Amino acid sequence: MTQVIRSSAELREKVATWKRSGMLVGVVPTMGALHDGHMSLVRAARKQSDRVIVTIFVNPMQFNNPEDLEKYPRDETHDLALLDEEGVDVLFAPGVAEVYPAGFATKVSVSGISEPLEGAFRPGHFDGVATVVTKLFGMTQAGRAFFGEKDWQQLQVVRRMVEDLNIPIRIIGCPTIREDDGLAMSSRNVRLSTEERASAPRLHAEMQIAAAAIRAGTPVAEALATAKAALSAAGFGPWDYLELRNAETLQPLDGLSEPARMLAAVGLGEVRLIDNIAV
Ligand SMILES: Nc1ncnc2c1ncn2[C@@H]1O[C@H](COP(=O)(O)OP(=O)(O)OP(=O)(O)O)[C@@H](O)[C@H]1O
Ligand SMILES: CC(C)(CO)[C@@H](O)C(=O)[O-]
Ligand code: BAL
Repeated sequence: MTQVIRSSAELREKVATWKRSGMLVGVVPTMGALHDGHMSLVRAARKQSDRVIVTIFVNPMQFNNPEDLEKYPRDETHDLALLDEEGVDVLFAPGVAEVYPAGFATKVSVSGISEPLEGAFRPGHFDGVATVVTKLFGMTQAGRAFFGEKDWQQLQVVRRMVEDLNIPIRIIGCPTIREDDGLAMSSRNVRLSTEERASAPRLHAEMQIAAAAIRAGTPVAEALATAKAALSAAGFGPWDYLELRNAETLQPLDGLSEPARMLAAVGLGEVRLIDNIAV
């Protein structure tokens, strides 16, 4: 049975008993409303660790939009059943006061890589992510942490932070899990209307077409503009970005001389979709 723990003191005791017997602890940080994307991280953690902790915490500090925070899907009973089926040892689901008690005053801020793309359109978002992830690493004392490539920039921010702060944990990136029609799984997808859900896979499809065109020699700006126009005509918008960037540093690229990643964020109805692919 998956044990639910809400206090960091209790979690620390549990982890200490595991570590005394030499076990390797893996953690999968999430905000809940679990889907197959999350479960792929859980399966990777199960394979590569002796004990697995999944954390569920809808972190207010990383939301820059109160409505998004309020509407974020939450279903702990369903999540717990999924984790139990997958043999997860502990669900750590602290309340806000446990993570941010009165007097809390520290912020972890990763400059450079946090600034463009998501950082530019969600000001303060990555400070919230970096702060809570640092806390979750401290609270779980895990040796490995599993993150999805769906949040590509987040993964690069966390890698930078762990290296810069000498946090003794190995970060493992896991591939994006998609619906059969190509839409990247995301908790926010449940907020798409039937019609929007039907056009949502176009994002990934047009990104793939643009990537193929770039590989075949079409100028980057032209390939991206074609994709944007096709998606805007299909009802996507407003646009935050559709760009080709260096996969690791996220610096702008206008060709394929370096490992490249195409990253997108765009509205569809009330939902903001993000996606990224290797080029
Ligand atoms: N489709 C997916 N494939 C692989 N990993 C994923 C996928 N979706 C989310 N993840 C990963 O799961 C972890 C927790 O993400 P989170 O709880 O924010 O879920 P989410 O579905 O990304 O939600 P949302 O995008 O609505 O915030 C992150 O490391 C994230 O990258
Ligand atoms: C890593 C994370 C759990 C931190 O709140 C969140 O940003 C997410 O779910 O990707
Ligand atoms: N999946 C990244 C967390 C967020 O959107 O706030």
